Amino acid sequence: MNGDPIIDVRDLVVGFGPRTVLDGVSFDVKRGEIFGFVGGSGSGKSVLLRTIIGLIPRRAGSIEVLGTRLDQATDEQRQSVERRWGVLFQQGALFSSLTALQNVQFPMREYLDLPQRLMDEMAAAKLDMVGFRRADHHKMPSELSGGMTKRVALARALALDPDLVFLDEPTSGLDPISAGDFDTLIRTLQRTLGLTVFMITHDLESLHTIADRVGALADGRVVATGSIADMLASDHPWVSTYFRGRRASALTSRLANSEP
Ligand SMILES: Nc1ncnc2c1ncn2[C@@H]1O[C@H](COP(=O)(O)OP(=O)(O)OP(=O)(O)O)[C@@H](O)[C@H]1O
Repeated sequence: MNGDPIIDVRDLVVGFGPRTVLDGVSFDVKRGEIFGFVGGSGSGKSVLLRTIIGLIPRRAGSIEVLGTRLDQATDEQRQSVERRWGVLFQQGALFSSLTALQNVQFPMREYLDLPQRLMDEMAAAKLDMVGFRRADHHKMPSELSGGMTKRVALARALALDPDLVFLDEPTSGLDPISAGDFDTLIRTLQRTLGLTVFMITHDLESLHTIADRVGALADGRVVATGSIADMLASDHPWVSTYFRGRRASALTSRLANSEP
């Protein structure tokens, strides 16, 4: 981890009609880290992710990703940055009329000009990487379990060998064992591929086990950033309730007891 910022967001304001959802959000994500983003339901985490990747317009502030100011970029500059990130949306968001393999190929078709056989091999290799069985490659999304859907969505996010991945609630809807397996997969891929990861989550266990740093969103702003220890020391009411509340204490003692 060499510490230069891969995402740098300053004073970001985003709203819908009269409602301001993000009211001066600032934070950065450093190269090679897993940055976990938390916040109450409806606090604007998904809006933030969607604004960074250009799906929602901002009202003010700057967004720099992979060294490019996206709020000032030409279409061409934006496309060349987009080509270097992958996104796993909440619920996976697979194309329902495409097989698992075809879903992973989708970004390859969009950005690369390669023979079909090569794309078949590349997509199969991505699915292998996320532990998705070859026997299931030609299944339709409706035939996949929640955990399988997340794996295909992750393989699709990795299709173009990105430097950066955005994960929106990667473990939501998974049982605790599958969620733990998925956390391990994210950590392993991040280390082996040298990825930077921006991850929105409600999952305290994910934050404890894989996040290098955490950011907390409340009242339209980032009210705390740092390690879990920094979160535990924060006196912001939402942050302290979340990280020091009853669920958090139960988890902390379970993790402490499971240590070798
Ligand atoms: N396209 C939109 N038009 C109007 N309001 C929107 C739109 N998208 C999001 N919002 C509002 O912005 C607020 C933040 O939504 P967002 O989905 O970012 O919350 P969140 O923090 O991701 O919540 P959760 O943890 O429940 O997924 C909500 O009040 C939501 O209703």
